[in-house]
Amino acid sequence: MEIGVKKTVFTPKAIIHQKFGNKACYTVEEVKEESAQNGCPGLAIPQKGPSLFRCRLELPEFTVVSDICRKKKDSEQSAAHLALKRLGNNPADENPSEKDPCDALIDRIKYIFTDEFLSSLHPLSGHLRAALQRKGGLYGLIPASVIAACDTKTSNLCKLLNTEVESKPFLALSSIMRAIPRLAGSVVTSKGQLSIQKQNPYPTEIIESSDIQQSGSPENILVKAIQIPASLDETIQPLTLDISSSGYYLDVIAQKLGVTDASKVLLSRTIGKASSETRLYFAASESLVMELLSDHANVKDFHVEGLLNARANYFCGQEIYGDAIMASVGYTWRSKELFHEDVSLQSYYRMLLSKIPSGNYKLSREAILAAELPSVFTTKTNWRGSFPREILCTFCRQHQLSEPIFSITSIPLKASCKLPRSQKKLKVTEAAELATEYTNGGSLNAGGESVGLESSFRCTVKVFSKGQDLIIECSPREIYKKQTDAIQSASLKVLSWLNACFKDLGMPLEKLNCSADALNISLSSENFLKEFALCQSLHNVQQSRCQGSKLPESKSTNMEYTLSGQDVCLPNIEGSYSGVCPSNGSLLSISYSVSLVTEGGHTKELIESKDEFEFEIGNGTVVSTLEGVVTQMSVGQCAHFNMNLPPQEFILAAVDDPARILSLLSSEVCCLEYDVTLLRVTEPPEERMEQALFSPPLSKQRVEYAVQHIKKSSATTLVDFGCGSGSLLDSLLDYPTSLQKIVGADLSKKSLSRAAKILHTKLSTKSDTGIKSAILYDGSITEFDPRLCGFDIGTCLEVIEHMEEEQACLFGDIALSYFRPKVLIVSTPNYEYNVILQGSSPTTQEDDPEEKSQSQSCKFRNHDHKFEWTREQFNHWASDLAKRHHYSVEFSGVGGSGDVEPGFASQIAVFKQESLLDENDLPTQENSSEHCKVIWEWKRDDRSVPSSTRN
Ligand SMILES: C[S@@+](CC[C@H](N)C(=O)[O-])C[C@H]1O[C@@H](n2cnc3c(N)ncnc32)[C@H](O)[C@@H]1O
Ligand SMILES: [Mg+2]
Repeated sequence: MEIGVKKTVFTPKAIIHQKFGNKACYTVEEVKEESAQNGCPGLAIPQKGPSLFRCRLELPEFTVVSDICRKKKDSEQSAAHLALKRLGNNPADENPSEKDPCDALIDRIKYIFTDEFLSSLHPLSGHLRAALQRKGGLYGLIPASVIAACDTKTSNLCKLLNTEVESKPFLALSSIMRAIPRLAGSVVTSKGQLSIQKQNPYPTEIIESSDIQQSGSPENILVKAIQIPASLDETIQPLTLDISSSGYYLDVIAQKLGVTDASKVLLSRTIGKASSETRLYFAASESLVMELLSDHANVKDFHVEGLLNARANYFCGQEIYGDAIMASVGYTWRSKELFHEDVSLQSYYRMLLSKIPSGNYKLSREAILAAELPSVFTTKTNWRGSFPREILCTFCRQHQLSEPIFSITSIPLKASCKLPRSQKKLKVTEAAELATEYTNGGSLNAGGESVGLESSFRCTVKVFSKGQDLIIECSPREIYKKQTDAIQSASLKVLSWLNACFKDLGMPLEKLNCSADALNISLSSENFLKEFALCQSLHNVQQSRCQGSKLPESKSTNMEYTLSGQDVCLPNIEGSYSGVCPSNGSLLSISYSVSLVTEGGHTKELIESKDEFEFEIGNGTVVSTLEGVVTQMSVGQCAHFNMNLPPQEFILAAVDDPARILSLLSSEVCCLEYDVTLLRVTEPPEERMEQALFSPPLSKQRVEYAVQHIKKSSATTLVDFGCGSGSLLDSLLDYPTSLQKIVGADLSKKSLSRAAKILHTKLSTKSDTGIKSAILYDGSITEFDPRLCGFDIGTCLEVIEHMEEEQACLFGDIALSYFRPKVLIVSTPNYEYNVILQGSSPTTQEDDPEEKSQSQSCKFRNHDHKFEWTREQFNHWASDLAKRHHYSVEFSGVGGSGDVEPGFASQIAVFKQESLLDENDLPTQENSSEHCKVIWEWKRDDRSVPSSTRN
């Protein structure tokens, strides 16, 4: 299965976005539809049918409403498609290949100079109207470079005529100028200039119509832009374009570039976001103008004078010569007015940063000096900022590569061999949703949802150049329970490797290949070096470290130490220890500020701060020094520490006024000062911890434990108290047992629905189980129901801690006095084991009571737990219970060992009926009503019988 397209085909929504940007407003509404049962006959819980959607798209001039679609995004595309039709964008029209491109180009230029086109909302018509404001000999003249750059159809035709136009857009001018003689009667050129003009003037009534007249506010428009000198030794400078509202903005740019008028200004493609108007402008030298005007047969002979502007070239992937101006100004599809936006020095550095994977991630989190591209993808829920796949796609776009291709292989779990050994020792944070051979259908995943029944996934990512040469192929061996995890993890591998390359762009080839190998990446080094040749001169991150990057003397006392390769002072931690500490996999919330301080602390400039910043600890989601410091903190404490300067582009991208900071950096010895407060710690989900630390996972071990007892007792009937999503009942069906009837009871309808679907699928496809009937009840297990009585075996796994303590005791009494299964297996977490799971010291429950409530709630394995018992507490409860109801009890557990401190991870009590009580000795249950509701029932003979017929 391949995801991603090799050839970029724009969707209707993408085209609308290009034309209207955020002026296009989509509203999707759900069209409700109740449906039949979701493939699970007999399920008595109303299931929401497949949702249907309708989308309303509002554009500045009109609104359309889509057809009804099954997916939200399809309804948006449908609306966009309708809007494009309304805009007269005939898709067939977009495909010029049927006609001879030369003829098509002539027709297109002819059309551009029609009266009709002048009043349209096309970006190019803005230029045509502005040209009518030009003075003297320039009146009505429009630069050929603008036609090539602002009209996609013209540009595409020029690319068909000469493929080199892609990288040297100015070559399009040659095709346009050569078409002019065939346009006699329609347009003319101005002698010796790369400009075109309509031959016969527009009729006066058109020129005077309100459509054409500009609103002409008297104020000048001031647009901030930046100058990028061709020489790498010269720094980027801000400049302001002073555009009079009635003038032509390209004349202003021409003047800044030191040429006479707009006809000598060349334009790059737009850069940045899809709807961006940011371009690079540069001047055509005299000789280039001459060459473009001459009737060259072979454009390959072109030679361009001037220095290639590496920085400008890097941003747009097109050849740019001499000094360039980067500005965001122009006419758009959105309005007839001139659009403009400031491009600041900061924008420049942010654009530079966004080209590195980690930079892109930092920007997505708006935390340039705190965030770091994580080293592993744990779970979707713990991930903050842009997802790896998204960053990889952006990276490819930014570097003018093709969209990456993701290939998914689905592996039947049975056949999937054991995981590579390295994964068995995963740290908590790395374990996310790796599939294991044990998760055979229906067990709970980290999010508590049921997982795909019989397969797991592996993903290969390929990165190609625009010319479809393979550059990188990453085929991780890990398998995942969810497709998306496989895709995200593989994407992250590629990003991590690219990131390492950007950190050390001069890496010798051998090292490059070696580091790729380690991440299951095969590399075409030739293609790689070709594509990324330019990066080296622009991100020489190591060398561009600020010169003054040395800790100020006064602070670098003998406390200085090295943490993950960075020199820092020992953090100064303030505030009292609250006992709530982060551990691997927990989510932390901090507030922080970073300032640039000069030696002796004379100057202190705040450069980045956040009131609340959340991240997962243990996998490098923040800069290593910061991660090292917060692991030493407890909630409520503050820390201050200094750090050496990161590469300069990081600092410059973070500050509003890079010019000022640059001068500070070049004149003083500086370092960064961090102030951090730890606001909150959220523990990692229980399942993830269990999955990470135990093999087989604890849940699997509990099932196996139950199976052993079933085998020993030859039980034919089983009731699972608090069955949840049916993970136990489902897993039991994979083992040969004597069971004939299985029952589950729970009070979560959502979980029961999931259980019903899973059991239905399994029971109706598996013929080798001896199960004759299965029932799911909706109701509380702390209330009596005669239908739960008298089973051979009862299980109650990881349920009691989800009730208040007295409810748990009540359940114990009801279970052993009324339900009276021959054997009852109860499991619950061993509180003492949390030290190991959470990798930190436990808080004693007898501590200061005020502290207790806060710290305890955080130290439970799961936020839904109302209590967790030590071995002693559990023993006490179970022994007392057994004694009162004529049961024996034995203690055991799974995960860890009973003989080694702190005991098993899950503690288990197995209650056995000592003797069958005489009918008369059984307590009588007044009001013994059947309070549980059958929500699903299945029988071997008649298959599924809708519950409505039997309730
Ligand atoms: C952590 S889940 C365990 C599910 C299942 N036993 C397992 O091991 O996968 C706890 C379950 O207990 C259920 N539960 C809590 N209190 C209950 C009650 N009073 N009656 C029935 N079910 C209850 C919850 O709805 C939830 O599904
Ligand atoms: Mg639990």
